Amino acid sequence: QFHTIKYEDLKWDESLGQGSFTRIYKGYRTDIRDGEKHCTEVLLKELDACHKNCWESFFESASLMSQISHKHLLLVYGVSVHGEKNIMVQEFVKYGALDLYLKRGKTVSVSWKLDVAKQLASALNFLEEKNIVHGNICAKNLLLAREGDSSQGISPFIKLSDPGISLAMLGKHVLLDRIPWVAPEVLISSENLTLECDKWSFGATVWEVFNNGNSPLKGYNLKEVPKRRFYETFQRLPPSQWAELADLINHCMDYQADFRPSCRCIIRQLNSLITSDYEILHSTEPVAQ
Ligand SMILES: N#Cc1ccc(Nc2nc(N)cc(-n3ccc(CO)n3)n2)cc1
Repeated sequence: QFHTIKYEDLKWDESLGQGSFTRIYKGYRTDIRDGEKHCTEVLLKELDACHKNCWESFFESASLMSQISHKHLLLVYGVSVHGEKNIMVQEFVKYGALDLYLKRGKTVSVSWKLDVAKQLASALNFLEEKNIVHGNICAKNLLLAREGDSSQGISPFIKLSDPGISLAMLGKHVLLDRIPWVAPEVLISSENLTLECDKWSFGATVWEVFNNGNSPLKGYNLKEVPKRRFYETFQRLPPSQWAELADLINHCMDYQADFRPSCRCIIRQLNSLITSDYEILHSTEPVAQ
């Protein structure tokens, strides 16, 4: 299952914002190991008080992440329960969520973005080999552990966060909010949540990274055009000028789940993308209309 951590071993520091159903805080965890007292910097993810099967799913997500270990998967130390409070204790990842990092206008190179895509693909490949569905791949669930420095050729380092409350538990409106990350078939029924759904989300996430964290469906967020129409009319995200990248994204976001590429195929295609000529020709991506 997972490790339970004593509430009194935790100390809260500043609030770092909130996800859906959760609030996150910087914090510290003291624990005694081989007779020494250690104080570790942690991320405390508090689940909003909600009905029972919500926290079961929250803990399922924590136990999923603590049962497997991979360099690009977030380390979850355990969970702590204190009265109404359910807290997931995670390793503190230095630069936080990638969507906010990109939105803060940090200019990053094309090869920086490609490194992020490759690292996410290797995390997904690891999950695919273990037949584990993540279910919530998106830039806000990618955490930046190392900024990297394009000029020094130091690559970034990302960690995939826990999936949070499973899609099966979420209401329709939350699923609609996850368009275009959630695969179309999952909108029809969460029973359709398979490994292929993570490929679709991967495509949407790569699009996000190459569009500096811009929201993929600006025009659709308005009321008159419900986001559902995007799927009902088999729309695609605005294509990157980099044809090979646009092809990979569209191949991952195929409306036919079994036409989506395997992770090995995704990795092969990413490795075959030559940044050099592209980087010289187009330094910026088109902003989504
Ligand atoms: N300013 C700032 C700042 C904020 C957060 C971190 N660190 C961190 N560590 C984690 N383990 C998880 C997260 N998350 C952030 C969103 C989510 C939603 O999933 N997680 N952030 C570092 C700096």
